[in-house]
Amino acid sequence: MDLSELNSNQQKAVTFEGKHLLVLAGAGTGKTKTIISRAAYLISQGVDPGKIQILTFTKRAASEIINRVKANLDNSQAKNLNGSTFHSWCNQLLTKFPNLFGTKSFTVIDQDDQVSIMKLVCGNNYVQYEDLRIKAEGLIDLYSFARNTKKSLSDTIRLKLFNNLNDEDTVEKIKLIKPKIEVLLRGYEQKKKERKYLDYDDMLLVVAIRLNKDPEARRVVSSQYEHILVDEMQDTNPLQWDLLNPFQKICHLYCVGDDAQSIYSFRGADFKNVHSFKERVENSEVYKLDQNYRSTQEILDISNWLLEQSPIEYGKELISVRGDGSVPEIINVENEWEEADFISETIIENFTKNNKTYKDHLILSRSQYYTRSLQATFIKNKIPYVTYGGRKFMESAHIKDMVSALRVVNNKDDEIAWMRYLSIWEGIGEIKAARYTGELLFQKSIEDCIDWLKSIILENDGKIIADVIETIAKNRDNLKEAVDGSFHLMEERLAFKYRKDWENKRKGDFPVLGILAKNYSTLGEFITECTLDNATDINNSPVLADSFINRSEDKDHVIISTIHSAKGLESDVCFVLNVSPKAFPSSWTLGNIDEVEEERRVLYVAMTRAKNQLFITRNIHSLHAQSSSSVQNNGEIKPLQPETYFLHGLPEEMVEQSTKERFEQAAKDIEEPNKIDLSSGMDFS
Ligand SMILES: Nc1ncnc2c1ncn2[C@@H]1O[C@H](COP(=O)(O)OP(=O)(O)OP(=O)(O)O)[C@@H](O)[C@H]1O
Repeated sequence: MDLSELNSNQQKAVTFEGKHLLVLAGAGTGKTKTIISRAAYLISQGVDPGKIQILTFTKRAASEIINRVKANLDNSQAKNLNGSTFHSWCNQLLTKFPNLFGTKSFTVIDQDDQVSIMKLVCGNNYVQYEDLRIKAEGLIDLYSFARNTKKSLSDTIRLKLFNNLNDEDTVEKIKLIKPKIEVLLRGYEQKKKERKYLDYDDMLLVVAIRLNKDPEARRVVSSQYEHILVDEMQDTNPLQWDLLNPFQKICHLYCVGDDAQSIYSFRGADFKNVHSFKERVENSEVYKLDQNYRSTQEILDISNWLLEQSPIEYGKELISVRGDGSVPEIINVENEWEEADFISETIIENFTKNNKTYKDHLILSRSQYYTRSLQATFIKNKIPYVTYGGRKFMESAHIKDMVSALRVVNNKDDEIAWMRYLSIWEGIGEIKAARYTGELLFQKSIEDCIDWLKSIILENDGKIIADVIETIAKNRDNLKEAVDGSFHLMEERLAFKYRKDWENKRKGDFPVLGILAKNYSTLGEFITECTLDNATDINNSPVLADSFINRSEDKDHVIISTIHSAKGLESDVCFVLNVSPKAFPSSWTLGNIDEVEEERRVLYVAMTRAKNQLFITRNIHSLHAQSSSSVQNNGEIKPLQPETYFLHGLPEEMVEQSTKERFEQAAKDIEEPNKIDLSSGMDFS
């Protein structure tokens, strides 16, 4: 394998001979390149690719790394290389060793399902205390946060609901509220047990607990892996650490990360974890990389400046290997439409006159919701685009309807899937669905369920309801047929249910589901994999329900991404949207230093995606409103200080500023109406 295109520090990291390594380095310094080269290097040294496991935070990142390793090697040398998310990896282990982990015939459920179960437990109740109201979503959130961070319920409540206050009054309140929450969380656990559900966190916990406590389990699994390569190590939370921990005894851990890019603390990640790598992992070393290959120096200057303003010492100063380029631009706009016009015009100009492709443009926003005017403007201007980070294909309602039918065949005790499936049909409301579900749960097998459905639901769609389930049950070994066949039966009903956007949007998703299904041999595997992460289809292009060109043949498209989904991406031209006071950092985070600093890292991730041109847009009105007040996390109202805005104090020479005036202002009418003469213009002679 050719190592000549790596610099000497990268080479040292790639050819590392010791036991465990953490590569801790800044943005664009080649961490991804290093992990790719490491995998290729190990294979070229004779390591079986099947014994290398790469772990990433998204499926997209995993498949990109795998493809790039393959491109580094000859022929099919890297054929069996594994790359997956933590959840998908645990799922593979659970599927491969169902007895070892005790998870035979369990069904994996997603966040929506978790909330549905919690709703079943709560009934119409929610936890209320003074003006605090916690509904099913909030309860699941607390439950998951506590498990991911390994914090006690009291500490979780304090952190999530009381801004981490520890005064007497708060302690009293927590004492009162905790038992109410505990009862419901225990009810949720009981339901999971009865119905054989595994939520996302269970998958990790089951594997982590077994491997940590059981040497026999470690022995069984150790035959599977020699090297575990972890990307974005700074985003691992205590639960993921627990999962990785037993592997230091079994194989080599090789991790890459950047503490300044840690943006997942809301999921329990703690960037300081990477600092304790050496203490936690015996026989480990930490290497650094310091040269940035992605961006020109001007882009790094503003990114470095942003980090320097932080009270946290990152000790990072990115230096560009590529040298100087153009200065980043701040574009002051009146509103989102003006912002969208500016971006569209710039892209069209680059595409038509400057020899750039659409792919050379990356648009980064805090939320996908904020980009709606932009998306509308792109559609109007026929600019092809895809979105990363919105609602995913498998999370859309019509797909979940069909998957509910697949789920009941996979696990006939799947209560929420029965509820969803039955409610699709005419004449079956929530109450009837609950009654039927109760009966179905008593049946011994799915065949008994089918017979029961045929005998009981005679009215309306009765026969079809059973036929769909029967079709799937008969085609357990041919999943494409199961999907296509059941779609054929359900189409009329679904077309009616989703009549508003059936033809132009939803209908076309079902053939895609069929093609996806073809890749799996068992129903359980298919359902779980799709439930876990489904941002890409088989061609690795995004299949997002809200992307207007999601099945476009044209692969040259602009990417509109949330910043959280933009990890690892890079682009010639980057637009970072709405870096305005109150938006960056969001006024909700003010007063909480940890949250403000996480927001700073989010902006840092966004800025460091740009290779040659960085545009930062901001709203003029919010600049003028700088002195207005803001409502904080704890409900307090405080005047907004200019220095709470991340770009406050930015040295003038670091950016070029322009206020867009080239956009036509909407013509304004005069105040007093004129009189008109309707008898003019006609000559009656
Ligand atoms: N030695 C090198 N020579 C030339 N280009 C390099 C080298 N190392 C990295 N690069 C290029 O620099 C860019 C950034 O590399 P990479 O994505 O691996 O960095 P990273 O540290 O993972 O970045 P981030 O954490 O910001 O996502 C890529 O385009 C990569 O191809």
